[in-house]
Amino acid sequence: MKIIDTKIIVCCPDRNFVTLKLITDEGVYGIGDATLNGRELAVAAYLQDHIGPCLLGRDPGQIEDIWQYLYRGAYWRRGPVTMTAIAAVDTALWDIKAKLAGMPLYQLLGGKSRNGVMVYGHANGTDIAHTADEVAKYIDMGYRAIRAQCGIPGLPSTYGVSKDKLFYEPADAGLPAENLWSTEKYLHHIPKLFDHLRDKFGFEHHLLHDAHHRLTPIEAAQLGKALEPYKLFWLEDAVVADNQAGFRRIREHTTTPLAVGEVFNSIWDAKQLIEEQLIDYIRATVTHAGGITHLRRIADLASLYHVRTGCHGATDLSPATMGAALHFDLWVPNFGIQEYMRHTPLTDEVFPHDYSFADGYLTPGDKPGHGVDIDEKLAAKHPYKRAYLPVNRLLDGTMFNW
Ligand SMILES: O=C(O)C(=O)C[C@H](O)[C@H](O)CO
Ligand SMILES: [Mg+2]
Repeated sequence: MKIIDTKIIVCCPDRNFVTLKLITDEGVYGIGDATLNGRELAVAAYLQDHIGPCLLGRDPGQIEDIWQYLYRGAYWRRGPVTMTAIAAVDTALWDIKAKLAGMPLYQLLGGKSRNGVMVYGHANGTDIAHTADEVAKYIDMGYRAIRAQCGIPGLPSTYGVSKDKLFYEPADAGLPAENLWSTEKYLHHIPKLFDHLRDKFGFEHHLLHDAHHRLTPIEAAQLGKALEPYKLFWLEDAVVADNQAGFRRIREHTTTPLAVGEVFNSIWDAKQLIEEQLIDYIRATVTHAGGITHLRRIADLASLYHVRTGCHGATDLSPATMGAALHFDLWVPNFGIQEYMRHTPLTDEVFPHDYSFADGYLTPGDKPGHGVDIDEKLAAKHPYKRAYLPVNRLLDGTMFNW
């Protein structure tokens, strides 16, 4: 069996997605997500111009060999563009293998370790009362775990708060929006949010929060300590993790569980964090971390150090990533939770999928493969539109992390 064609489909059914379709000479094909929010066309070109020609004629069954060939063969290792492109190929190859076996992908990984995948949804509001109303809606929908984000008094906007509720998408058409940030105002406000939520809803539901890379280790330690009475499931991306040792400082001061890794693209980004048990949850997922083949390696390392998975699942990861991640989640022994930001009905229509939500859990379905396809005709009606994530400045104009 041979790979005979690589199609790269770039479309914008309410937001941009890059999808790889690998076609074999026996008619079986695989689908992989190659979306890198705000840098979509770089990955599309990498696949089209540099990877596609190297795949033609190869045996799609040799997943590991192809992974090593693309990783070692590039000479230039790692990086989000390379690893997203490799991930798309890897996901499509696992899809082909599982389709040929006539099995859902989780069976090839080792079978089910659980009946369903616990997910968390995103509640956000302009102020504390509004956020509480949104949390109530997620509880009514059956969620067992809810991420809560809230507007900060004195800041015109902040990460995670938008007018769209189920389909929150921070990338905007045009050039990057400029947001303003004040750590002092944020640190003052967020404990009040969780105090109110626990007061109103009790402790039955898991609550999570994303600081989106904006604190220093000692500021994160202060926040973690202040949030301890509210028993968060996790505090996410408290600090930029380029310097992995920085997380030691947070750990010295707080027992609030820590999650990080949605921007990681390789095991090397997380090695120290995992081996020194500086985090509790690793957020890497299929599309940005080299596919199922590499994510499995990260999860196996994590399993030795009591670190559990919490795969990124924002709307900029296409349903093809969500499908593949759910098969992974159903198998992975050290599973923690899966993020689930819903896609719009139009995105769902472009990517017909087998996964479904009930009672706070997602299940991947039992179709052979990862269960996600692309309707190319419909995709063609929604062409790419340039869009960027926002940038952030401090109140005095200094460029900061978004
Ligand atoms: O889902 C999350 O936790 C995020 O932080 C979402 C990111 O901002 C988003 O994926 C960026 O493209
Ligand atoms: Mg995040």
